[in-house]
Amino acid sequence: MDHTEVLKPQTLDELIQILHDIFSSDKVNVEEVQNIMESYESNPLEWMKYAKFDPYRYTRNLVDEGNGKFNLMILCWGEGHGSSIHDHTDSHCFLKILQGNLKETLYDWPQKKTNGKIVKKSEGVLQLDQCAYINDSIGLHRVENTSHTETAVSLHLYSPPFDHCQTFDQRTGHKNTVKMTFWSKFGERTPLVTNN
Ligand SMILES: N[C@@H](CS(=O)O)C(=O)O
Ligand SMILES: [Fe+2]
Repeated sequence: MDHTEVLKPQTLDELIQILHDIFSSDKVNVEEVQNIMESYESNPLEWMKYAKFDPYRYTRNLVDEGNGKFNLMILCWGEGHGSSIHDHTDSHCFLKILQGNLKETLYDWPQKKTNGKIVKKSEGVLQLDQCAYINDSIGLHRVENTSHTETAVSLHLYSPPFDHCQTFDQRTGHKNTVKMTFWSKFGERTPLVTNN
């Protein structure tokens, strides 16, 4: 059923319920997911229990495991925090702003003709409630909170879920596989010993 197209989620819980419905079918309609995520109006009271910051780098906080079909998480970006250039492990990636702004820079994959050097394609600043989308065929990206005074919070949906990605050195194109961890799960700080 495509009723989801016109349904505006009134709360984060409602958004999660709609996402469960959408992803229970095998085909993902990227535009539909993007529209639904965009139409939820961020209400900090609904997500603050997941928003846990670290002074040194952005945190990843698991909100929902989407019946195994997707991972929904809240990322908290302190002033000046950013990710390195990375891919998304053949998954769909939706990124919605819940607070502040984030700069997204898109890059091509490393190419022989540029000696591995990674070429920047475009950049843009994502505003409150906007939802961006990327996958590996679109390219690589880096996300940054460029503000020196404001934190930023974003809601990410990855389908299928993944726990590692590749990061790239812009000048050489050299890549590293990195394991991605959760700072918290379902509002509880992840124990340091298990770390996931
Ligand atoms: N894809 C990154 C966040 S971002 O920079 O898009 C992550 O899941 O940690
Ligand atoms: Fe990303």
